[in-house]
Amino acid sequence: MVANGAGDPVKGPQSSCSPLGVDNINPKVTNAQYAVRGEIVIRAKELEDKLHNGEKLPFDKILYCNIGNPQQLGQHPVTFYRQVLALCDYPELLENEQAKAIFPPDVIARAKKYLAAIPGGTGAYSDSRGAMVLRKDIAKGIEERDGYPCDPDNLFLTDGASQGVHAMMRMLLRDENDAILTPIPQYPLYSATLTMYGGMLLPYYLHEETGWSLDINELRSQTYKARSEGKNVRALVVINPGNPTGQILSYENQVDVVKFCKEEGIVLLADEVYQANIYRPDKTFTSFKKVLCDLKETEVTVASMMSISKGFYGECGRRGGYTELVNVNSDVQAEFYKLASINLCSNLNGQICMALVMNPPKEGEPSFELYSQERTELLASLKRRAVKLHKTLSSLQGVTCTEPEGALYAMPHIRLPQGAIEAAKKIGKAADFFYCMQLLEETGIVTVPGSGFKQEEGTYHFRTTFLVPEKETDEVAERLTKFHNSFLAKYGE
Ligand SMILES: Cc1ncc(COP(=O)(O)O)c(CN[C@@H]2CONC2=O)c1O
Repeated sequence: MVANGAGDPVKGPQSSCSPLGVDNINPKVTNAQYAVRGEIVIRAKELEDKLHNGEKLPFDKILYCNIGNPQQLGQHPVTFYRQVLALCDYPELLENEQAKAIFPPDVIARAKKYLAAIPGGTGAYSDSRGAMVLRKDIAKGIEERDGYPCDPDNLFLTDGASQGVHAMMRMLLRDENDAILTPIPQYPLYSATLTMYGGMLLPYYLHEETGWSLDINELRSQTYKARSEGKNVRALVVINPGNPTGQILSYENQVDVVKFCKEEGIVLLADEVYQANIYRPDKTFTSFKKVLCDLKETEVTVASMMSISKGFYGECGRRGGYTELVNVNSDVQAEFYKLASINLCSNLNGQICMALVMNPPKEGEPSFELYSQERTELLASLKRRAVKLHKTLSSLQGVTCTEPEGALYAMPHIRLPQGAIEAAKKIGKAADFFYCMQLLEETGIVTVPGSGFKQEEGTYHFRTTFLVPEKETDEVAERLTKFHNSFLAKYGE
């Protein structure tokens, strides 16, 4: 029983909290936005239900081009991963003579290695940082990628890279004066978590005219401006390859980024989930971990985030990823460990799949040939689709599109007629949102308006994936072109 100041028992509701209303839940939650699965996707689900109920629409299916979810659009999973996971989830198969005819010997050996080192297998909690046997395999993969040592105890296995970003934001943001340098356009996980954890998004604009390049001077000017306004610039987010913009940073640019972080005492959040999605033959992916080691840099703290959701693996639903902490002292490591412990551990299938991604079959092993063939074909197909989509988008009147160098997206710049801008304003929507909603209603193609990623004032974009199966790309190109031309005709050139 609650008592008031005079000690009298106070009965009845103390605050109108039940039934719960949107006006009395945490405003940091109601203010957070995540356009990748926002209003347009919700409308798409409504239209999909109509189709399922036999209603006639101008299209016969919804094409979800809003999200980098390859297997939703038919991409085949990598056989090696699924075979090892199947044995780990049903160990009885390891004793089954028939199974031995199905699963290659290196798959059986890998499953046995993991199960022998993970007490209780995939059904038990593991160490909150992730099972050591898996962290060791991931560390081995990182060492082979970068050519430098990786301590498994610097690795925290997460339910997707998203969970790693949440953890970093929780650790870094103390109050609303704490600011995080965030690329614009940005992947809205960052703006959403900054809102949720009460920090300030400090924008730095990528330069579209030079291929969405990252300008160090822009970082510096934004940092000094924020500090002059009393803000504490805590960290810099770099997404490389970029989402939604698809650019790949040059090595020199990365060196300048690390030097900037050192000079300004800023933590580097290196989001590298698209590191396997490289389409430009003249460009390669270099991890910020490698750049840091090349520079023999021991002061700049870097948190590198990786995922099993992208690349050629596309195991989005399995929720796997890691955060590697570099140049973080043992006291802070302990705080990260405690934070991970509150969630107990990430799911074991995601952990195992992360280890398989980072430590795949090696040449000469029974599974290598099929694995290598699937990897090569999946990446080649993604590149072909990127080139084709870029060509389609660039052919549209009033549209320019920077060639996607990496990742899974194209981000065309659309010049919208004043009639469309006015029509959007009338319903209180951004003009590119209006365009994307009309595109959905007339073609079933789901995209994300540039306003959902933030963009330079007065410009309009939308983001689409290039994940539609190759046999459907011509039809999508036709639908998109027809819609675009009719939209321009309707709202004025
Ligand atoms: C840059 C970036 N970082 C992190 C994540 C989170 O990945 P996890 O699945 O590992 O949590 C994504 C997901 N990409 C979103 C999801 O699909 N389309 C997108 O733009 C991403 O694009």
